[in-house]
Amino acid sequence: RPKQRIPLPPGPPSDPFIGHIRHIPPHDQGSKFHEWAKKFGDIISVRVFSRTMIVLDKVSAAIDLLDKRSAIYSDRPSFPVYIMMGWVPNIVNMTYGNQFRKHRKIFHSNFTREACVQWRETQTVMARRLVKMILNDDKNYNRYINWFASALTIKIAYGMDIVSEDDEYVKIAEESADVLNNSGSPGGTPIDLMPFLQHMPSWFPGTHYANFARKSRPFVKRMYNVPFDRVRRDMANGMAGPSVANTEITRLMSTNSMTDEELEDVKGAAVIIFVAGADTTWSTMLVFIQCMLLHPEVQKRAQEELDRVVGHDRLPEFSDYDSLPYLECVLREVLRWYPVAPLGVPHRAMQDDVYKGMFIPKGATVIANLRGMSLDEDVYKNPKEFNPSRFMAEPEGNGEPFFESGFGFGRRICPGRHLAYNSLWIAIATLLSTATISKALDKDGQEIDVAPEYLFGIVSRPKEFPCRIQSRVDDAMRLLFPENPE
Ligand code: HEM
Repeated sequence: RPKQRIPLPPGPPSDPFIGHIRHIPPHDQGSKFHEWAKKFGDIISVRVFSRTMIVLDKVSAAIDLLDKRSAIYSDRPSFPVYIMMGWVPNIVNMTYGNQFRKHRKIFHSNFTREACVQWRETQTVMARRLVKMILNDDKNYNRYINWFASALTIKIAYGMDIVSEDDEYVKIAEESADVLNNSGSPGGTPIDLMPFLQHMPSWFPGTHYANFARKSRPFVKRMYNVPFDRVRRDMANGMAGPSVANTEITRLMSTNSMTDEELEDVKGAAVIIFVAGADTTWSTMLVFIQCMLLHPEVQKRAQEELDRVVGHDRLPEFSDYDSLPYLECVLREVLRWYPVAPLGVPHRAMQDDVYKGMFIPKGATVIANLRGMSLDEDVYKNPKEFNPSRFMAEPEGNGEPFFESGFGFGRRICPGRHLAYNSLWIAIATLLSTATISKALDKDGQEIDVAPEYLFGIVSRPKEFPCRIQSRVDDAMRLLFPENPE
């Protein structure tokens, strides 16, 4: 084919047969890819065995390909480990086609910007509970933020209130999160790269993730079935609260032709709200806490804005959003400064393509390097610096664009982005209006310095760090829960 004479995008030198596998670090691959992109170009190609990976390091390239040519780039590579674990149906790694469109529709009808208004009250109440928990016991702030993200997504998916961390559903959610965190990088394990390994005996080298996947199946099954069965029981008894599962089952029942397959689709969509939404929200909140700790001047300015607009007699509401432009810049900068899904989720080219004189072969894995894009020096001045003012109009700021790419591109763009953004906004607004985040003190009363360190998986988050979060208003508890200030 003539296209084969067109060169692949450039890339670093590789080894025969294995390709770049020795050169790709196990962690923080986004930074490595960005380093290569600076040297070889905004689009690079790397090879792992026979698999070609195209890495896009510029937002404009991702928009040109993943958005404008979405008819070609909306597929996913297959992740056999996930399928072996039983994460099906699962929109995140579903191939592009009819079932994908059905799942996407479920997410779309529940999570457009307009549809998200229905979740605001729940988000506000949960944000206040979060702040109450932290103010009562700030040493465990990380646990409470994890609770906030899990309980919120479970509530929205299934309508269930998770009041304590010992709740059965939290345990199930933790088990399944554990499974995900230990299942290797999606598409990057030896099983993904050499699928025949899944059929080899467990002692065979390279089969670790296949064995792990088989052992994990019961946990994943519980995550799919237990909360979903509970919603169906509650619906039958007239006890079910509003939720995505409730809405979608009701919609199916109204057609009088509900099939098991359709019910499985709703079950799969509900579980993915938690799987895709909890870890990402938790991790972004931790990045926010870290940024406030390291930049007290930013925190002070956001608090001054909150005091001016909201005052001390009430707490922030979504209706205050437009009056708090600096707070918006703080959240936008958190999302840019450390995108918690640094490589997004890989796309797959469905046919041969040529872009700016470079060949992208059918079947190539196409990675949007969100980490690299967030550090683009052509767009962001001193990109490693945390500076919310960069988005403000000149002369106050640099008039730089918001970093929307943290939620991906094209027909695969994160369908939970409005929900996630709102959850984060109300949580940080409530926290900053009632509390101050600062460095923890050691036993001699000296501040403990924090050097940012991260855990890497498909989602990356700061390693736990010591931190002090203390009330800054009189009687915060009465403000948070007037009916039950204890
Ligand atoms: C700060 C929070 C979040 C971040 C940073 C984030 C980021 C992302 C990214 C980068 C992708 C891949 C997009 C692509 O392939 O181009 C994605 C996909 C996805 N996200 Fe999110 N997300 C967040 C929260 C949520 C929430 C709350 C939900 C649930 C409602 C959600 C549901 C999904 C789903 C279902 C997909 C797969 C979409 C598909 O394959 O078509 N996400 N997200």
